[in-house]
Amino acid sequence: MNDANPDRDTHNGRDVNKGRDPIIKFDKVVKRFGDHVVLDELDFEVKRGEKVTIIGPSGSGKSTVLRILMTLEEINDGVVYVGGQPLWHQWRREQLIPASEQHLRQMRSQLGMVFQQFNLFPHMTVLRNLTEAPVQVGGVAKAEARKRGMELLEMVGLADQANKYPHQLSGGQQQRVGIARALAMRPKIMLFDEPTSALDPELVGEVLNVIRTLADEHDLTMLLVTHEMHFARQVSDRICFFDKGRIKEQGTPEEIFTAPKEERTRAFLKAVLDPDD
Ligand SMILES: Nc1ncnc2c1ncn2[C@@H]1O[C@H](COP(=O)(O)OP(=O)(O)OP(=O)(O)O)[C@@H](O)[C@H]1O
Repeated sequence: MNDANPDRDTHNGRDVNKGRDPIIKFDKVVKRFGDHVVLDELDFEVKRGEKVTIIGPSGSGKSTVLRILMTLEEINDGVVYVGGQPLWHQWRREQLIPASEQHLRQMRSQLGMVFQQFNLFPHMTVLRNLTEAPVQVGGVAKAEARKRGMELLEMVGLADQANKYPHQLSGGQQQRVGIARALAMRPKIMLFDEPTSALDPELVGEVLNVIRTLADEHDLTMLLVTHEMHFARQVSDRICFFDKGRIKEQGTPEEIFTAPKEERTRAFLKAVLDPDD
């Protein structure tokens, strides 16, 4: 299946697609590193409120998609749209021209990203990690940012750790702070780049639980890259299998995990789900 049916009903109990425009759209996007083509005229869409997981072999371009959206990587060709606006371009006299720094900053503020390595500020308390960007970049009053920060810490179950420093927390707790921090700027879209792969196995569950709650209780758009297939199956409305910088196959978790159509998808899933076979 190459395109999600826009009138599909529900998945995981959520009405995800009905009548909604794509909030993310990659239109024939090319990304190269030197001669290495990482995204090969990629067409890809995520609808407003949809939870989409990208899976695929190492090097297939999964993280690059997230990094492009976060404006951490430029594109070589094509157009990326966020909320209907070009991300890496601006309109001038009906022509697309390269985006200004100001445009990039404004577009970026619609997205929050959770990184594999947490990326917390080590010299700031947990609460300050959450208030810094809203106060310094978003112009939010300190008291308001602290109130919102405490609400987010409450949500990820860490309100009692507000005055600690990151190194005093476990990896799982640090990543829960990472999630709260990404939410602090009130993004419309949350990106997760292998959020549990740097964690000891016993700490994975607490982080996945927080992400699952976010997915179930909020109308956020979520785009995830994860190797946790069981989790991907539970949390996603749609799974995209990437291979060599393109979408090889996409569909509901049921379609992808129980009846993949492409041989490449079958082989990949077999390798990750039954590694000892
Ligand atoms: N800054 C860079 N310079 C050169 N090559 C890069 C750079 N970033 C990524 N690449 C290459 O681009 C390809 C795609 O990388 P990407 O991180 O998107 O893959 P991925 O599908 O997320 O893989 P993994 O599952 O291993 O994280 C890889 O071959 C990688 O080596």
